[in-house]
Amino acid sequence: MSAAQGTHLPPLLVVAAALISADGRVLVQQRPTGKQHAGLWEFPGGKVETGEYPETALVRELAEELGITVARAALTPLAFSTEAGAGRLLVLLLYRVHIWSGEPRPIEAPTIRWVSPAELVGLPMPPADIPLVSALSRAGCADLLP
Ligand SMILES: Nc1nc2c([nH]c(=O)n2[C@@H]2O[C@H](COP(=O)(O)OP(=O)(O)OP(=O)(O)O)[C@@H](O)[C@H]2O)c(=O)[nH]1
Repeated sequence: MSAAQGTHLPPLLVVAAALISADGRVLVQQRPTGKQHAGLWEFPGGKVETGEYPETALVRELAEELGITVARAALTPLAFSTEAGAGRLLVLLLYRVHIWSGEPRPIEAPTIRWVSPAELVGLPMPPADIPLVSALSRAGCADLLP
């Protein structure tokens, strides 16, 4: 790739989870007021800290945001996307999660929802989520269950 095609932006690594319920629905949460993309729906997750494994970061974020415990072995890579903007190249890694302990509750987000793949397609989400939603809808959430 030539320099003209490069973004010249530092990468920002973000991990996110598709929590899939036994009836094939996926959990989304609303971004809080005051944050980038406030009010839009997103997959729970967050930034990977320096020196942190992405999977460790996701386990940490799921405990902080939803109060659930997830084993690293319960995370399966599902899809990723990239988005240049706001002075960085966002690299968003989506893992599927089908086993956790605890009842997910909105600790940092104003609201959480369990939605079907069809409902997910109609939700307002950040641009980087669009390819992730396509990957989930193509597969069908229920087909991603073990
Ligand atoms: N968690 C999450 N972040 C997403 C998604 N899609 C997307 O573009 N992002 C972006 O990825 C970045 C993650 O930021 P965050 O605010 O959730 O992460 P964090 O909790 O570690 O950040 P903070 O504590 O610094 O606010 C934001 O720029 C956010 O807009 C998504 O589906 N889930």
